[in-house]
Amino acid sequence: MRKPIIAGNWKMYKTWDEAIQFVEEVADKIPSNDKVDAVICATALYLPTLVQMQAESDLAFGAQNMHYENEGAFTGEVSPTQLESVGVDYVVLGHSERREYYNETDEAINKKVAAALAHNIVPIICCGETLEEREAGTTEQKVAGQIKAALAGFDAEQVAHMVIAYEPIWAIGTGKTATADDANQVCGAIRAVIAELYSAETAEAVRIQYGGSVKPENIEELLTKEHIDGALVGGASLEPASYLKLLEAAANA
Ligand SMILES: O=C(CO)COP(=O)(O)O
Repeated sequence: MRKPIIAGNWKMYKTWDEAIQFVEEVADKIPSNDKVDAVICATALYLPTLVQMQAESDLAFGAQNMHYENEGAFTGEVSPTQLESVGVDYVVLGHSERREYYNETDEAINKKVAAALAHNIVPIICCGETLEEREAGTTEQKVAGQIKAALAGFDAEQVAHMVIAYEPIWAIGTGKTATADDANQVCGAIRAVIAELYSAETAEAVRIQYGGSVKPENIEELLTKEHIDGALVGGASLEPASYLKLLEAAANA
């Protein structure tokens, strides 16, 4: 069985004091990482301190984006070398907000995945369709294209350790969740793409999260589904109580 992974994506929320208070509040309540991988993806600005604060705990941290070059004249960017040097374990890549507002392309995401692996950072690779694409019936085609592009050039062993997040764009921050069955169907289609590109074993190993208005009220049902191995959570990861409920649901799934 695949270990569930719950990743909070704080996006551009929380002041420094709020971030510290959150981590202090959840610190001794994180379920064991035998049962669930608990991750918080915070602004890069806070990551070194948060990582140090939690060095002994089962709470891991991720960045929300990074450049694919190790260093260089890229004003305002954060590199994989820098993230690795402060002990960051995960990075969210290709989030729909980055694709939409910062023109992130499939090619750039593919380079970022390579950079993450080269620095021992687990990539959480996001994909998902717009409402128009869903209504036009092209969801699986869109998501398959994004996944094939992101994974181009990697071998089965590398892919088996990646995390994929299926986030339908129309469900992000809207309160509209895909039904658990619809989410499972697309996560299953992603797994089928990986089986076709690599092998059935690789597809069985890779963890696929659902994201989009995940809350304590709907997490349990989502996690009963065969192909859903966790969640990438925005709004409901901002409050300690709701984040902990998500972790508990995953630890008991
Ligand atoms: O974009 C998301 C996580 O990356 C989902 O955000 P919400 O959980 O706020 O819908």
